[in-house]
Amino acid sequence: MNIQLALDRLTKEECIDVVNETREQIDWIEIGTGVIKEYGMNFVRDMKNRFPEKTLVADMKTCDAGKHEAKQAFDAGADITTVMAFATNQTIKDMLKVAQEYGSRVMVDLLGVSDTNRIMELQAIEVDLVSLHFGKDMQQSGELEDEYFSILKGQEDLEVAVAGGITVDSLPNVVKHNPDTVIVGSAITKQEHKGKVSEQIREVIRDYERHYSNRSK
Ligand SMILES: O=C(CO)[C@H](O)[C@H](O)COP(=O)(O)O
Repeated sequence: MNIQLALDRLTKEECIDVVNETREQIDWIEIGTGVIKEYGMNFVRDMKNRFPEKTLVADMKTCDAGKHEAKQAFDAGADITTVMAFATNQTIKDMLKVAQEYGSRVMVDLLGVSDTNRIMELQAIEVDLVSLHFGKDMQQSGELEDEYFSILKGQEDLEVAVAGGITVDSLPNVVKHNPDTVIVGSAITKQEHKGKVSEQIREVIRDYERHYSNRSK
């Protein structure tokens, strides 16, 4: 199971520092939407140059003009770019085509999706990577519950990332759903001892994997 570190609401310097502090534990680095809006694609490029061994996710949250935005992300060195699930199929298909040309990937953000038909439509256009996302603003009045995972039940072919206010304490409830990637932001980036928290997160995952290594979704 991968750990994706989400870099949101941070300065450039803070982003670099937190990755340096957690580098041994994390697998994927997400440049958050707000950070991209603040610093642009040059910062995505800079982070890929600094941390070339990590899978770099540009959280573009594209909703239109897919071809152009996918090219922007991949030209800047992103290995994965994101698109909202409510975008048109044409937008997503255009992005998947660009990704194929670059040897890169597209992650479809399922924020707000509650209809399994949309999951089937996404699979029909050959989406293979999605993120179950309990949004920052939704976190003001709730948390990622078990039922949130039901939309993906039985979807063995989809690679799944999960995000939304995940902490060391809530992680056992998340990993039991056996996602491929756990996305953690504030629970690491807003802590004083970031390296230590990332170690605790890795340990919870290791513990789960030791006990349930062959479990399917
Ligand atoms: O995409 C995001 C916000 O739109 C974040 O990356 C995601 O929610 C993870 O961050 P946190 O753990 O702080 O919720």
